[in-house]
Amino acid sequence: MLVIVEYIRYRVPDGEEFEAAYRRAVVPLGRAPQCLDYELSRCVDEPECYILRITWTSARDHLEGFRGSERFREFFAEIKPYVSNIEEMRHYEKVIERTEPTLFEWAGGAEALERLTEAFYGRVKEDDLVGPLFAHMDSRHPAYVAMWLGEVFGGPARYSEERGGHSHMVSHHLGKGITERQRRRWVSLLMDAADEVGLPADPEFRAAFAGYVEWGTRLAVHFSQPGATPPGEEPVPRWGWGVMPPYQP
Ligand code: HEM
Repeated sequence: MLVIVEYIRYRVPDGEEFEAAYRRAVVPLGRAPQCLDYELSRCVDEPECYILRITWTSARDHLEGFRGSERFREFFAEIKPYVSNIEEMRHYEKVIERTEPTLFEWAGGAEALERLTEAFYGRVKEDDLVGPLFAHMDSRHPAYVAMWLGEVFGGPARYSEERGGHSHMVSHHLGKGITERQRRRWVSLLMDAADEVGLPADPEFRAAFAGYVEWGTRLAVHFSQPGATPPGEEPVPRWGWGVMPPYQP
């Protein structure tokens, strides 16, 4: 998955109505899973000029996912009157940007995550509360979950490319009826395994890691309940450092 930035430049004499239309349009845009970020800026030197920047999970997700969705129809209904004011609308690839290591890199890459999931499922199998859920687990399961975590934490998109992506992952949890106690145990065993294999223990990394694990396990519980409706095809989520960037003296 290659994140892509779309720039749309407008020249609009009546900025007030245009901005009001965009305030409404960004509601469905912001809800679209393909849209990672957006920003509308007005030119200080030439106030008729605006630039809209949208970061998409990929050009394909934008053109095939978003454009075909109900969110796009809602978005477009608001901004349709301004289509003729567009001076440029193109996709750009980032060439240089301020970067920080991904959580994947900070964790130690694919190898570290594989060590983590091996140790983790070793503990899971022995556990009285969550063990039975994994009684028929494929022996490659730890490797698949490591692939998933790698992709979520900013590594290569291997789970999407080799394992069927988001919907495939969710499908494994459907109907499992995971309880809150089981979720808590799962989290606690994962944290124990993180210590066992020596994942970085700095507060910033562990806070980001725990943040994803809390979020992800709660979703797993949600989708495992009877009658839960699986989500449509969505990109694998990407998790970053959040509020606290890595501490680099
Ligand atoms: C952040 C949270 C979670 C992540 C990232 C995760 C990840 C995954 C992935 C990637 C798979 C599919 C593996 C494949 O491609 O074959 C899977 C399957 C599964 N997960 Fe999770 N999971 C999470 C939470 C949970 C929780 C809380 C439970 C239960 C306590 C759970 C129980 C299961 C079970 C039972 C399967 C199917 C195993 C089998 O093949 O029999 N998961 N999980």
